[in-house]
Amino acid sequence: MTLNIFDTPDEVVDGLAQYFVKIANESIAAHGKFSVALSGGSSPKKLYELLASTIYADSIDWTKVYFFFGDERNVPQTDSQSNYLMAKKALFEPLYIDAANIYPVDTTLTPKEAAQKYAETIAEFFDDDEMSFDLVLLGLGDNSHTASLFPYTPVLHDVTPSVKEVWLEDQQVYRITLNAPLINEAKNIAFLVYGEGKAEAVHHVLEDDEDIENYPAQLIDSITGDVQWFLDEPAAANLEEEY
Ligand SMILES: O=C1O[C@H](COP(=O)(O)O)[C@@H](O)[C@H](O)[C@H]1O
Repeated sequence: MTLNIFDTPDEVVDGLAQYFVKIANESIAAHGKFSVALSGGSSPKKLYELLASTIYADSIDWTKVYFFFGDERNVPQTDSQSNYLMAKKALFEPLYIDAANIYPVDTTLTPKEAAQKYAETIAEFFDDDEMSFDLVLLGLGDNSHTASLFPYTPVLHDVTPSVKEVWLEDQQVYRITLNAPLINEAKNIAFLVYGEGKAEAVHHVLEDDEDIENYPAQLIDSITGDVQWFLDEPAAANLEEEY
């Protein structure tokens, strides 16, 4: 695990953008393409907009980039809650990404069918190779969830790589998520976390004793690669150790 701590959210996002460009270009040089699972929610929008800006747009051959989603809300792709819609507006449209390079979750299906189909889609993409994304981007909820691995949900106990539907009792909604074993197959994993509202969760996940029911992001631990945390000072404020 590596912690990268910056003063401001803009600096965090720029640090992660540079890391994204580096991993993308190394992956393309090594095996001709770059597969990335995007995070959703509010934090990554700034990252996607920066990658699509004139600062970084020409730094990557986007025709060789294949986009997946680490999690998705069970809503139509036109819904304001859709992770796909956010990425489409912030990243895909500004960069004119070919639809063939984008793998959204099919939310017209039932949640269970959507999850099963997405697992098949990922398996087909990797063909006979391991289902190992070059990069998985993640966020951290203030309740210590990541992707849609929420506290006290059955998916936390999965032991084989897959995609699952997750019922959120308090919100009465389904989400679809890569499970932790699949995320952990990734060659590289990066968390983007900023804002003081995340400080308690960052402390719990990184420094508390293992308690995956309450702090599901503790499940994330790349098997072969590295886990990079990109934090701003307020999000890192409750860390007790020196990093
Ligand atoms: O719901 C979600 O939240 C987490 C954290 O999101 P944020 O809005 O607090 O930054 C994110 O990792 C996940 O992809 C998203 O669907």
